[in-house]
Amino acid sequence: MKKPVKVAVTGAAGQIGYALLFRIAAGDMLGPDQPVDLHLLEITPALGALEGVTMELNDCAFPLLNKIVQTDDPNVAFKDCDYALLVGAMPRKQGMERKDLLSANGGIFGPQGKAINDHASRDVKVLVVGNPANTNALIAQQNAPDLDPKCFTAMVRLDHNRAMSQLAEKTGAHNTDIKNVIIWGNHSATQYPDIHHATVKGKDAKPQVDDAWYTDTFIPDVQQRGAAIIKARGASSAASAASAAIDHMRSWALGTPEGEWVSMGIPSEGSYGIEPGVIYGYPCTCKDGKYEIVQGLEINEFSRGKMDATDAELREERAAVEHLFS
Ligand SMILES: NC(=O)c1ccc[n+]([C@@H]2O[C@H](COP(=O)([O-])OP(=O)(O)OC[C@H]3O[C@@H](n4cnc5c(N)ncnc54)[C@H](O)[C@@H]3O)[C@@H](O)[C@H]2O)c1
Ligand SMILES: O=C(O)C[C@H](O)C(=O)O
Repeated sequence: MKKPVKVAVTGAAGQIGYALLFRIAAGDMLGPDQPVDLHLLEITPALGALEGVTMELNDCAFPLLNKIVQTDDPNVAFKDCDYALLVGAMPRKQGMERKDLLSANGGIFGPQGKAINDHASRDVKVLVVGNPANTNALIAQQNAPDLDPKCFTAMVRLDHNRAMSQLAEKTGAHNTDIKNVIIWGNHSATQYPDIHHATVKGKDAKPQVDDAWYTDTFIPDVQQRGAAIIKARGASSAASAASAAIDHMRSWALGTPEGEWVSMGIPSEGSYGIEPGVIYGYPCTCKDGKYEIVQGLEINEFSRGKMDATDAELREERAAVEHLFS
């Protein structure tokens, strides 16, 4: 049996936390031979609820669950952690955009970034889920000057999975027949779900759907799927968000299959003409615990416009939170 790794999860008593922790403990994220210590962070008033979640985790008698730490102190939660899933943040309500949460949530991620900087493993893998995820990831990263900036990522995998599912439904294929969709940019209504490089059953996807469906149905539906869930459920997505977080971390830790990529929000170094520094959704392959951007994809004029629009929004969000950088 391998040595246990430490996985920190914030907002552990929340909706997503409840759908996430049991799957991590069951081995869905890091594999069936990897024991885990769970470090669960909550705000002080939620520690009672967190105790209840911990009781349930214990009651599952998971073979891979080695130890649980419950705390309201980020310095304890992130101590020596190898993985950190930053979920704890307020969700939006109907009628809001995710960036409307910046003033409520932005302040959470500076102190957490600093605690990660001071206490986590030097090659910690951080995934920010709390919205607006890309810019919150940037705030955390900017408060962790001693760590490689590439340790900090944001979740666009839910959008990626939504795009796969919608393309599968349209083409009468199964999700497993869909490869290499891309979510470029922000986890927001400006994200660009791109199928120009995707395949369905090994054949180019784009010629298999009509242009009007792509531009007038597929793109807006993927962009607005979060809002549609809030409208239908009366609460933002939780189980699908947790599942995407598991997928993101599993790909990063265990790798992507040969010839396939996934979408990850990662720090731009200028690839594809994107503003350096912003946390931008890119197609990535993963190997040996590292991710790399898929380079050299042809970008047509339509895609260029959409990629630049979501870049512009991320630059605006960055300008609004620069005072939270250390
Ligand atoms: N990136 C994505 O694709 C995606 C998808 C779904 C939801 N989200 C976002 O994830 C976040 C969480 O959603 P949820 O439905 O679980 O919300 P929730 O309100 O059910 O749970 C949030 C939890 O975070 C806790 N929390 C608040 N501040 C904290 C802090 N400083 N430290 C630790 N814990 C803290 C709260 O006490 C609460 O238990 C929201 O911001 C939501 O918008 C992102
Ligand atoms: O839409 C939201 O606010 C929640 C989440 O970001 C989602 O995409 O489902």
